[in-house]
Amino acid sequence: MIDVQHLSRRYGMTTAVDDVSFTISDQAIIGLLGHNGAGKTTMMKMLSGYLEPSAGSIHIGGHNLDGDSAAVQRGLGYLPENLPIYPDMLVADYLDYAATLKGIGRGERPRALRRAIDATSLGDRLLDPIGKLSRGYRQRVGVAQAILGEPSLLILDEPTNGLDPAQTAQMRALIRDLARGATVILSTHIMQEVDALCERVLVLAGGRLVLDEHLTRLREDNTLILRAGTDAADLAGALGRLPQVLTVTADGGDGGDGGQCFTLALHPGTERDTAAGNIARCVLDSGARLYQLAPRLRDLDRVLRELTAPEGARHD
Ligand SMILES: Nc1ncnc2c1ncn2[C@@H]1O[C@H](COP(=O)(O)OP(=O)(O)OP(=O)(O)O)[C@@H](O)[C@H]1O
Repeated sequence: MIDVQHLSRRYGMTTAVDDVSFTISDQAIIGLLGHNGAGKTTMMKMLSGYLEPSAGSIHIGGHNLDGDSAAVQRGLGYLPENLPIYPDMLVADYLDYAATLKGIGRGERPRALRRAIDATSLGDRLLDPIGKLSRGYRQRVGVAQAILGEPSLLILDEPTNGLDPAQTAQMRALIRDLARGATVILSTHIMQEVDALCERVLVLAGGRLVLDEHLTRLREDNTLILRAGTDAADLAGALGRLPQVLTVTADGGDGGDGGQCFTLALHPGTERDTAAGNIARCVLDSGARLYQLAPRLRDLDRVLRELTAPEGARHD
């Protein structure tokens, strides 16, 4: 559905986005991650047609964004980082204005407005001037204008930026809801945000795409955690002799059932399920009980820190 090829954007001597390619074919919530200055906003502005790429192409739903942008933008909703919201306008008037800008005809407008207002729970704020709303409600107004016309692609630039924990929880619930009918690309530099919402992450560092991975795979590394009974003489030795196992570290008992924990690092490229089968057989053959065998989960914050350099974009 979304096909991005060799996309770059320069601002003078600064390369904000550098030769980025990816495709998104399924309906999902995709996190666009990176430190400040990594190129997220530039990428989102290009995806939503607000900024021309210096090089590369974007196809959305089969349409080329360059040349067919009107068709693409009809099916797209965009929440910019800093929404140009007019403080003196009433919420209702602003949303009506946004619907006009989106080309939603008079006939369909009441239904479109009602849907966006219901989804964002703005019903009792419609007659408030936008400037008097709290940050959370202003953000909801931004989301409401983005979802007018039921777009199949939603691009949300830091949707929870500046929200308090309760507002953040509400916004996340809303995004999950919206994702039932649309692909959502959201940018953030907070890994917990990704953890709470996304199925897949694209990580930018200095404008380059340094990772494109599903979260389940990202969380797992090439290490298994084993908890087994201590009734075998040299279980660690037997495990260490398995061809898939690189190292075995005994981590001590768990204090509960007399079991012993082991961390088993596998050789690079090892098929983890095959290794797990062999490890389980080895434990049972040695006469010990097998209590638990599971992949070790990685700390996502650390993964992001390892992948990204904090400097931001390159200056040539
Ligand atoms: N209009 C502009 N003119 C010149 N340089 C710009 C412009 N907009 C962005 N940049 C530069 O491009 C790089 C990428 O910026 P961008 O705003 O896309 O990053 P970001 O990942 O969204 O950062 P943040 O998390 O701080 O919003 C930065 O080095 C920024 O200074």
